[in-house]
Amino acid sequence: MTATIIYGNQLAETLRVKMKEEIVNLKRKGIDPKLTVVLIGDHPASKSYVSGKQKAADYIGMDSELIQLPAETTEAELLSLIDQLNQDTVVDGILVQLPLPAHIDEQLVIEAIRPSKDVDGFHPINIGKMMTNQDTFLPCTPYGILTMLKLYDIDIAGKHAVVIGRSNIVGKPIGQLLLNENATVTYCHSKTANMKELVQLADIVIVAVGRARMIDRSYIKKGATVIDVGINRLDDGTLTGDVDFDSVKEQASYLTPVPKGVGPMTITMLLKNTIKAAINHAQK
Ligand SMILES: Nc1nc(=O)c2c([nH]1)NC[C@@H]1CN(c3ccc(C(=O)N[C@@H](CCC(=O)O)C(=O)O)cc3)C=[N+]21
Repeated sequence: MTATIIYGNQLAETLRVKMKEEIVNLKRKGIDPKLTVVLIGDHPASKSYVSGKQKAADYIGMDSELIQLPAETTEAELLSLIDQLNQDTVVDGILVQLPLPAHIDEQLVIEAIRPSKDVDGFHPINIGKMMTNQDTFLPCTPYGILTMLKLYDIDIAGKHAVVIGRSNIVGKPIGQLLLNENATVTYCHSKTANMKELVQLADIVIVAVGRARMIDRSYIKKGATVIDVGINRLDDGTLTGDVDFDSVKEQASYLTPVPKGVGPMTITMLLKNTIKAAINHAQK
């Protein structure tokens, strides 16, 4: 068996073309979605992600602004900027690129963003709504994964999903979204005793651990769907996932690549959330 490869970049392109039309229609109605991205410091990976977000916004005709501040920016300065963006009626979505420098309390910053502008879906109010299956901004990476599964008609209800990793931005929320879709969900993490046996039971495996090529075919049940969220830069500069792609593709029925898999979908869902924020703001 060779897995069907789910190219997130192709799905993302299709979705972005639709959003481009949607923006034209919204602008006719006087709704002009705007995303503001705040980048503190000059971490090279963060810079490259942020430029990906700007390019995608430009592509669909969405207004976007990048506010770049030095690594020495104080917590108080950042909170005051967020306050200003919260008040600015032109700004629909606020994204503060993570990670932040160590002297800034990330949680405090996340909680300072007005929930109606929290297009990352990281604010506790929005996480609570997600937990209780209410309409909200879903965190972009889990939302992108769910969208990929749905566009490929992959059954979720009644299936066993194993999530490897429990970060607040990927592992925990993707497990919750799959539970909302009626999957049976198991979380594995660094303290899990019998990880391989658990992963071998999975119909859907979400891998978000941050260790290059850690999951090979010996973990995977024949015919499973494997979603690779890892982004590891090897010494030779190439990007690779947490999944050993060549090994797993002989065992899985669906598999996402890295790059061109989950990453482009993450950015697309950010645009989608920003459009949603603008529509919500216009109704107020
Ligand atoms: N507040 C906040 N929100 C985020 O959503 C957020 C963040 N902080 N901090 C960092 C992570 C990471 N992230 C990625 C988005 C797109 C790609 C992406 O498009 N990757 C391309 C390759 C990019 C490359 O070549 O470097 C791909 O997988 O094909 C990757 C990573 C968003 N994040």
